[in-house]
Amino acid sequence: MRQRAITTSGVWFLWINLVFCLFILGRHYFSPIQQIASITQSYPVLEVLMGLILAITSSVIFLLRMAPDQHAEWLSKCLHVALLCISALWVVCFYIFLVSGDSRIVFPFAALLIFTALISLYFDTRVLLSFTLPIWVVILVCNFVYPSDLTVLNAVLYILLAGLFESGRRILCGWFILAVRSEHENRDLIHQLQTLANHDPLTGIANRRVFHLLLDKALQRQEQCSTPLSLIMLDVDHFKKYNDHYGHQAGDECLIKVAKCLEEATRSTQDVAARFGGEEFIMLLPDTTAQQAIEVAKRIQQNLKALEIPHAESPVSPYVTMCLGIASWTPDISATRLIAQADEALYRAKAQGRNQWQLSHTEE
Ligand SMILES: Nc1nc2c(ncn2[C@@H]2O[C@H](COP(=O)(O)OP(=O)(O)OP(=O)(O)O)[C@@H](O)[C@H]2O)c(=O)[nH]1
Repeated sequence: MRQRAITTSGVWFLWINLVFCLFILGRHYFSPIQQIASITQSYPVLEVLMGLILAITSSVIFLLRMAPDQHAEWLSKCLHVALLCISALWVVCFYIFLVSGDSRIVFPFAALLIFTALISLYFDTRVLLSFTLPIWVVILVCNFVYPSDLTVLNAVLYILLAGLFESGRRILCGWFILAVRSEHENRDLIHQLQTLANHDPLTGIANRRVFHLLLDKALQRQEQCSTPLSLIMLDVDHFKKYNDHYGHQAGDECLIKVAKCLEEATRSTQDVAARFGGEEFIMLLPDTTAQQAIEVAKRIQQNLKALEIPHAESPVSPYVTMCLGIASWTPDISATRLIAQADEALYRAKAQGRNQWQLSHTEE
């Protein structure tokens, strides 16, 4: 967040430095000669200093505009180094003004620079202080080393400005922290809502709503490139008896294990295992032929068998088993029809003794 903020408002601050630089250069040409006569001797040095600031600011602005990722870490580091250099150059510039007795420009100018730095860099105390501290120090020291009629007044003004700067920094920092905190909270909230909207709260796998969305999307893709696609509908055998025998809590744990087993049987990130409702599950297998779907179904049966979840009341096995119905997409078939075909195969698996898979009749 800080990184993003610095590369965004840093550009504005670089433009400010650039404009100030042009002002210093222009001042020499547009001010009455006597007003700046005292610094005429040092003018070539000032020209070099302003030239350097112009070169640094314009190159960093160019870099920030051209970078593919404007919030990259290296860019914010580069900006930080550039600001340090610019600060050092301003320090020398102000020193020249002060020793030349041209202090009238230094205080308002330094104050402007310090307060614009506060506006653009307040969220990063390290960068803000590394830019402003050298400027604070040089004007403070010069005010006493090269006293003028206004030394005391300047000192009071200096303390007043420092107080304003620090209180302003604290207020702005407070707002920044508040904004960052609420952005994090909002992000967490969106993540929680997405999880609730897309996942089954018990098993953690996709819910029926997401399954339908993903199936519709997959079928839209099928219209363009007719790759195979299969569905497997699954139902835990005699789950009511399991619940009645072991209790609802154990039933929930059993469903969680079954869901995990389905997820482990998927092969690619495209495959989706979802809870369809109650003890019914469904799997979407894009790029999968009926034959490959049979392999997945066999793998699920093996994985479930390996889990050995006891089911004392099941007439088909001492362990929890499942019925599986497989259907494969054929051109012009709707999502509802495809699900109905998988469901029909599932009911045939139940009718033929459970603990088995069956292929939809259209595949045979
Ligand atoms: N523990 C638990 N049980 C559930 C949940 N959702 C549905 N059930 C139970 O699942 C059982 C489903 O019963 P049936 O539809 O008769 O299915 P079945 O007993 O498996 O019979 P067949 O499907 O014919 O093998 C019911 O007892 C439901 O209460 C759940 O989230 N947790």
